[in-house]
Amino acid sequence: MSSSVPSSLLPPSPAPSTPRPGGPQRRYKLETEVVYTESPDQYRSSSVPIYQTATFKQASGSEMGEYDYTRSGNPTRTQLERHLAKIMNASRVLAVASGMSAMDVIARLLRPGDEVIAGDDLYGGTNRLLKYLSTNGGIIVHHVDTTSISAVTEKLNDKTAMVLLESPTNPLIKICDIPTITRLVKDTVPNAIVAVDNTMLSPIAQNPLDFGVDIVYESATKFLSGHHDLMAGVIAVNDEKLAEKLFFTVNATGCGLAPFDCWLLLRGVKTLAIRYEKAQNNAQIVAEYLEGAGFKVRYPGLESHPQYDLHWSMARGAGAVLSFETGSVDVSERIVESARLWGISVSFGCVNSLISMPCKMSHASIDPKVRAERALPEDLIRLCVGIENASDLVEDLKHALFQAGALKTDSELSC
Ligand SMILES: Cc1ncc(COP(=O)(O)O)c(C=O)c1O
Ligand SMILES: N[C@@H](CCSC[C@H](N)C(=O)O)C(=O)O
Repeated sequence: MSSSVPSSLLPPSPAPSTPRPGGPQRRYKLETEVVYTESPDQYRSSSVPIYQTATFKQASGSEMGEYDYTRSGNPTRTQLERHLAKIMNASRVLAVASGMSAMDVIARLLRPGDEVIAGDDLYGGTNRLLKYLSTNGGIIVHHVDTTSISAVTEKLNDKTAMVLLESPTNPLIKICDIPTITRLVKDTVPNAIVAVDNTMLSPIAQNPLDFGVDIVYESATKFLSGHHDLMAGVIAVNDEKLAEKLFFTVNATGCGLAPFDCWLLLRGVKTLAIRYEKAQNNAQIVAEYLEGAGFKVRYPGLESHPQYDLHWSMARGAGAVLSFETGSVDVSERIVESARLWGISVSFGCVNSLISMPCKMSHASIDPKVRAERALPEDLIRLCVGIENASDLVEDLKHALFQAGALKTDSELSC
């Protein structure tokens, strides 16, 4: 799998797709692109080989070949990165050890005194890293309601170095206007970086690079891999200078994804479209059931979602994560503990359905006082819908609601 051209200069795998050599260059639909890979393997292997090696021997002592050391580059990682670049509409993707590792690489672009604007609802681990940087790294972080353009505008100034967005947010499923915020930032502080955490939707449903943002990153632990059997993060960009800066950090800190995990992630990505579609259809059914039962449900597939139109102007799907309130922490706890099919677990984007209470689990690292200030309901239940049979999921949930006393009878719908 050697090539005299450095992997970073090679096109994605391939862009646009060219299954017939010499045939017309065309871009296939995403469902096709996720499964179609081309690799320059010497034996034309269908599955990209795992180069389980730390080092690569060189032909001479003075000229280094394309690969020398897996921390700096590995052919399995290269194939994964090129494949992801194709489906994320990026010129370059970097695969790293976890979603937080991706965020860490991005955060190392910041310098003391820089200001960051981030959401007031965001993944607990991201909040924790930003808090660490503001306490120890001299970074000033403003958490604002990113659904409000004026709230973002108010904090923008010439010290703003980064605007960090999630849409939908985890766990309140708030939607922000990524194109408008990006234009606003570029017009006001052209050098500021707009970075979007696209974990909640995956490239199947949303491609923020198409809206002009600088960096898209995802926890590939979630939808991209889909089976909760690996940790990974991906960073996608369209600017080669920015890519080189980010790659410098990946190489310097040694957080590049290991060959076996690259292989496993590449295998997972191939079923992304089909897994995502099934999970999303299930999520819509579950969301409609809960709303019909009288709960306050947050899901962009429901017309009651306050930013329904905005969401559908940016995204091709509603995702498979929803949250709802019960009015009581005790009731929520009983619901979570009464579910059978829904595993009590953090994370999402897995083939299995999961149930959790963010304030006690994924967002427990946010100070309870801060959670209250940001109006994160302590009784919030988050459902991460998998690919099981939808009726089985609804039945199990109905049973749990009934057991917990949230439904008076298993047929009567009141909370
Ligand atoms: C929205 C979001 N971004 C980033 C992360 C971090 O990803 P990882 O767990 O792979 O480090 C998570 C979850 O952990 C998440 O939910
Ligand atoms: N103990 C972990 C919790 C991880 S939460 C994972 C995921 N992003 C989610 O939202 O469920 C930690 O402290 O990071």
